[in-house]
Amino acid sequence: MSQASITFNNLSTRLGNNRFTWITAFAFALLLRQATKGRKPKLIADARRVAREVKEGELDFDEYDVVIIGGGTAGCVLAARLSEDPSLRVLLLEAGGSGVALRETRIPVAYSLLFHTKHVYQFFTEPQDFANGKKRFWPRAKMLGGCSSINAQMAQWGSPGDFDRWGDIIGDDSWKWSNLKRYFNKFEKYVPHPDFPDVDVSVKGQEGPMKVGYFSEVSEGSKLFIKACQNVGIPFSPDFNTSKGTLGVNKVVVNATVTKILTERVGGEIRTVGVEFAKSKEGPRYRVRARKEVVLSYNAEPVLSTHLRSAFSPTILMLSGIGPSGELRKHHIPSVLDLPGVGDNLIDHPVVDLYFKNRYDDSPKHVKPSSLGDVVKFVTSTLKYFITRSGSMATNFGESAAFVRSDDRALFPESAYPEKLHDTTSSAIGPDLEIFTTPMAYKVQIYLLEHGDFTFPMHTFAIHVVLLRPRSKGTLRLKSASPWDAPAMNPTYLERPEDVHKLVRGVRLITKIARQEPLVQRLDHSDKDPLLDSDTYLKSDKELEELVRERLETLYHPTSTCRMAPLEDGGVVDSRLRVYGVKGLRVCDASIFPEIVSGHTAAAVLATAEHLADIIKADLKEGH
Ligand SMILES: Cc1cc2nc3c(=O)[nH]c(=O)nc-3n(C[C@H](O)[C@H](O)[C@H](O)COP(=O)(O)OP(=O)(O)OC[C@H]3O[C@@H](n4cnc5c(N)ncnc54)[C@H](O)[C@@H]3O)c2cc1C
Repeated sequence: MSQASITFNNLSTRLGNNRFTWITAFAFALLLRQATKGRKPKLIADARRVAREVKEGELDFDEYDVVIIGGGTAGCVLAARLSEDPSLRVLLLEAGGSGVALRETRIPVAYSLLFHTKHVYQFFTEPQDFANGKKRFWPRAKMLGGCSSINAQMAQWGSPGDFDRWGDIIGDDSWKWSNLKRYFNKFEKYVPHPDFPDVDVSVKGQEGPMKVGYFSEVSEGSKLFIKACQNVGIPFSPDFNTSKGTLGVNKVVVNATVTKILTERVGGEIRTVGVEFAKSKEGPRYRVRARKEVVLSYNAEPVLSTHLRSAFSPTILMLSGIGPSGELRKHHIPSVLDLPGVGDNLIDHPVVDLYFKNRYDDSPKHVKPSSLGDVVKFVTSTLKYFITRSGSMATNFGESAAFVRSDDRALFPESAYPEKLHDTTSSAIGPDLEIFTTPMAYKVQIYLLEHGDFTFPMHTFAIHVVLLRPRSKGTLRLKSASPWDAPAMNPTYLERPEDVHKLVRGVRLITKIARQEPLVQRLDHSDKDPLLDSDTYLKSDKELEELVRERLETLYHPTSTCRMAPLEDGGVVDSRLRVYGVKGLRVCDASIFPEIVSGHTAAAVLATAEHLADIIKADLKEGH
């Protein structure tokens, strides 16, 4: 049950363990700097090399066949696949810079160190009325690779039933698991691991560009968690990701924030002609023409610009005059097309974290050094990671996980949990709760500190519960007509009471697992520090409901604001991911998910991009 981890960035060969001795702190720091220096990929940072500055009335733009907005998880896959055809001119516009040039994206455990830097948009939701009124922090990457460059590398495909529902919703079997699973295999190169011999390698992708496997360092606590889960009645699964449950690369431009999609009306038809982009709010505007396609490839998740501002796929659509006409009128944006579903259905995975004291002083607490000893550990373990790919920096953080159903009577007996909760799972084998572990606590709102800011004064071990199929849904709306302003993001967490009740069941299960052999031996429940959950098992349901409302945070998975669904059901794109009513414009990112998947979202984004690449190639061949 230990998680397979995706190597979204680079995975090198493992070398043996090394020991180092150091002469001076200076030599030490210098060596670290050299050893971990980021790579300088060949990217275009000067917009004049791909486009012309917009001059009043000028219509002679540089032309590309396909222009992709956003070099994130989906955008990179799509650009790479379309570029396999050397006859296609593909332009990828990315608001941020290189991801691999940053050493924090290449150390598995270090991603949260980027949360409060210029490489990440530090967004906040609107105040959450049903979760004690607080705004929630929503960090999103602004760099090539997108959120894959700052994520926890937990590789989960989701439940097969999730995709069967996608196919049913849009009325196209190609989105069902029986077909879509080949796109999961297409991006995957599974790397077998001797500790996990029960994984059926024959159902794994062998030739994809992304290595998937059990690479990370797993803490002792997470290993014991797996045994404790079995002891409370959760069956072991060796693998979650099964049916059972450049010739053509043209240009990658960085520091290019798209401000608008350019359309024209020819007869009764609205056509996309190109995009406008800029390096900064005050800087010159550039335009390129798209001969065939423009693909929006940045998520329902906040996207980007400079100065901590944002747009989203739905935001850029609305800024370009495509969206609910009332919203457009409010901000005096000339309407190109009234498309009511744009920005609706915002859904996210809420998570509640519980913290326990680690009896042993072996958590990777030094990732965020708070003492000289931590600094020394940080430097040695970072260097060790870059040389041996092992050690405490090699944990991907989300080390092990269990998927359960909140109506599983073996775990939640009727006598203790009489309430029948609405079933939101996608099938009889689909889960609605995930319990996962991290080798230390990292996310707690204290004073004004946010995710990754606060260092616990003791060694900790954390267990988290995620609501995988929430009923509460919210909206994304514009706050102004400026592409440099953040939109209003309101996931309306916990609006539906059953969402709270399911999370309470999850919290109860965590307290049980934490007191279960053999995990209980690693945790010190006698420490009554108020930061810890040593006595949370004693709380009443009412107290746990309050804990859930107070502690709820994002698992960073917002989706579905440009849903693939019939137009009359609030859909924004059809089954070929074409925006209804606009020719030559598609969306490809987590915003098209008809429903959120019951697993982490990156793999489903990758499979979506792989599928769309084939769709576009087929459409171009047929001359659509
Ligand atoms: C901290 C964190 C941890 C996570 N952990 C996991 C995990 O362990 N496992 C998992 O499966 N998923 C995880 N996720 C979620 C997963 O990474 C995302 O769902 C996925 O990467 C989203 O892909 P995307 O292509 O839709 O968007 P992104 O990858 O976010 O890409 C969007 C891109 O668009 C660019 N962009 C935005 N606006 C513009 C514009 N106007 N002009 C030009 N470019 C623009 C951005 O700079 C960015 O590069 C995590 C996410 C976060 C933030």
